Amino acid sequence: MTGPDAPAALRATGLGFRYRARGGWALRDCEFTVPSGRITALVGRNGAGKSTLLHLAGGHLRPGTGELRVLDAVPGTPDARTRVSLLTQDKPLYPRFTVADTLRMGEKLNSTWDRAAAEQIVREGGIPLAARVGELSPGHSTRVALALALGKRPELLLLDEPMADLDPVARGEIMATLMTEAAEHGTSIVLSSHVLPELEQTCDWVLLLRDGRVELSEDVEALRESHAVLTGRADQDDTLTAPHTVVRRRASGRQMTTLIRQRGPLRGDWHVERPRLEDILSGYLAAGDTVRPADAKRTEAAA
Ligand SMILES: Nc1ncnc2c1ncn2[C@@H]1O[C@H](COP(=O)(O)OP(=O)(O)OP(=O)(O)O)[C@@H](O)[C@H]1O
Repeated sequence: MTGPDAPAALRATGLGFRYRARGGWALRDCEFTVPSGRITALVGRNGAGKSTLLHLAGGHLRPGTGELRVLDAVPGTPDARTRVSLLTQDKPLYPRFTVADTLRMGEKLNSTWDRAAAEQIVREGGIPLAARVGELSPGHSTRVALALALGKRPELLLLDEPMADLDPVARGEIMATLMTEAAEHGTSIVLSSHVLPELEQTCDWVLLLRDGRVELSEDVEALRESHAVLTGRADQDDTLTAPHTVVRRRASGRQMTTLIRQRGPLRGDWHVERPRLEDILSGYLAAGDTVRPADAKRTEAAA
């Protein structure tokens, strides 16, 4: 179901999780809603909590605090398992099965199985149906796992770095398949990735984690419209005060390039550009590495 009355793809309230009772929090105080029918980019630095969130959503882990809902269902319950597919990085497939056996198993286990869709993903990769899964390359195994995940015709598809093993042509094909899937069937997709340029054409929602907390959960177009990349003299940096928020500064000699969330008119003499999604995401991901004008002057003096 899509449209205004559709349940949220993911909804978290006070969500927290730690792997060991006395260990650090992998996720903490997470509050967010990802609407249904979106292709969501789940991004964050290594260890930010992306895989943990996807395992919670897939029902492989249970929240330590708060709650998480997938399509209004409790993850891991029979209702959620029918409607949600999760493709994890370890791709659990049976190595002794052939590709054909694997797809047959998908068909047996899922009442909503779409054989044509699953076979097309395998065929596009040039993978023989008679091949043994244990003898496939990592990229081909990814394709078979994706065929299983998509063949189930889930309402919500959760993908943990699905492109990592794929060659550039295969990545393009899989991205196109995902977009078609979302457009034709209204499937909600949440996709974790470190490859920011690939998200630009595909994703229309962003969920950005930092150290286990949610920093952004927002529509991509709204993000582009509310942010600006400013280039100008570094000595006018003090014009960038509240209500604007400086996300990231980068100094090069006397020049400064700054990503801001703009609220209202700007003071100062800045060249203003609307950022690409990649600029915004890389700005937030690197925000801890900000260079301030004082540092820039020191760098200049040392040069
Ligand atoms: N099985 C585990 N046991 C203990 N700690 C874990 C386990 N898996 C992850 N963690 C810890 O939980 C935190 C979040 O890890 P997670 O794998 O969810 O991050 P991630 O954003 O997916 O990282 P990456 O981009 O490197 O895949 C990290 O501090 C990590 O060390």
